[in-house]
Amino acid sequence: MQETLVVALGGNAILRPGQRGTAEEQRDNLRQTGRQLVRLIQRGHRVVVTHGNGPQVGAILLQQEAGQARGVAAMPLDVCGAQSQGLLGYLVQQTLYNELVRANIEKSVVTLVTQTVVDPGDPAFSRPTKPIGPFYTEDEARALAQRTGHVYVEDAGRGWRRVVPSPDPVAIVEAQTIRDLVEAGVVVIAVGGGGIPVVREAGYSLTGVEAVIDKDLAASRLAVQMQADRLLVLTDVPWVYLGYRTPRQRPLTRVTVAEARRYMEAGEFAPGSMGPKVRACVEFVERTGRPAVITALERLEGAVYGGEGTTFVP
Ligand SMILES: Nc1ncnc2c1ncn2[C@@H]1O[C@H](COP(=O)(O)OP(=O)(O)O)[C@@H](O)[C@H]1O
Ligand SMILES: NC(=O)OP(=O)(O)O
Repeated sequence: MQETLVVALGGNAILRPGQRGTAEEQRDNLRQTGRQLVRLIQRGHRVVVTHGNGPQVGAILLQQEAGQARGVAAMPLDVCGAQSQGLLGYLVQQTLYNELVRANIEKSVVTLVTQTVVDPGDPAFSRPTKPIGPFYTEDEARALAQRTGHVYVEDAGRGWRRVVPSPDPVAIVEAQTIRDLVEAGVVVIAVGGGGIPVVREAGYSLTGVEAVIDKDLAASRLAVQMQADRLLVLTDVPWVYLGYRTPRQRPLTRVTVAEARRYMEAGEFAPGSMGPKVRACVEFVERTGRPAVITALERLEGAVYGGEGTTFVP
């Protein structure tokens, strides 16, 4: 069956641990996933690609600070988010374009600047949790926090990072346009970095707010609004595990949303990493009755055709 797939690319698809983040590194990393996506497109699937932006939007913010020293106006975080959509959208778009050409497939690929509505009353605005940008030592982070007033936290044993508010995505503004494009046969890259966070003002106009939305939760929102056939969340582990990194570790292959909710409540999935991915899948399945999968990047085709990864079912 030919399906409409929302594919959420995890950080490793774009940037690997220890890399500086040059354009070439990011292009090279994307190529592997690009080839798999093109094989799915070749078999008639309609594909929307979403992606994260944590490292990149943090880097763009740092570049603002460097410019300020020369009197260049610094852009706020929502505008930096838009810049990251352009930067990463361009790299994904060009990679897919080139892989489509190699495969002799004539198809348009577009990146859509996407806005995500959030609730201005979301408690996340007074409690920053989303790590962005590079890693620092504890001493560096403390000095930076004192100088800038920004908040830094220890990130999963990997070092210290700046954190910013991460409100829940309420609605993807351009969801219908994305759906129309996909139905017209266009490969769409959208909701990059979870979408640019915006609030609705009186009269329904939109205003950007300073935050970074979780990309997996936003991909799930989009998949619900588009009524996609499947949500595929790609990361660096082949399955979601119970008892992760303990002697009782075991992979979950197929899980109902009721079971997944029980495991979430029991704290099986770390809040800053696997937690939002599982929540994204559970919310998609509950709202659509369709399956969602979490697996490793290189298993994308296996997930679509061979039941690989952790599949969430009603
Ligand atoms: N229960 C779990 N099962 C599998 N992985 C887990 C679990 N809890 C935490 N993780 C971690 O979640 C990571 C994936 O999340 P994250 O690093 O945020 O991914 P990405 O950058 O691809 O979005 C895995 O590398 C793993 O270390
Ligand atoms: N916006 C977002 O969730 O980005 P990362 O996955 O790169 O942190």
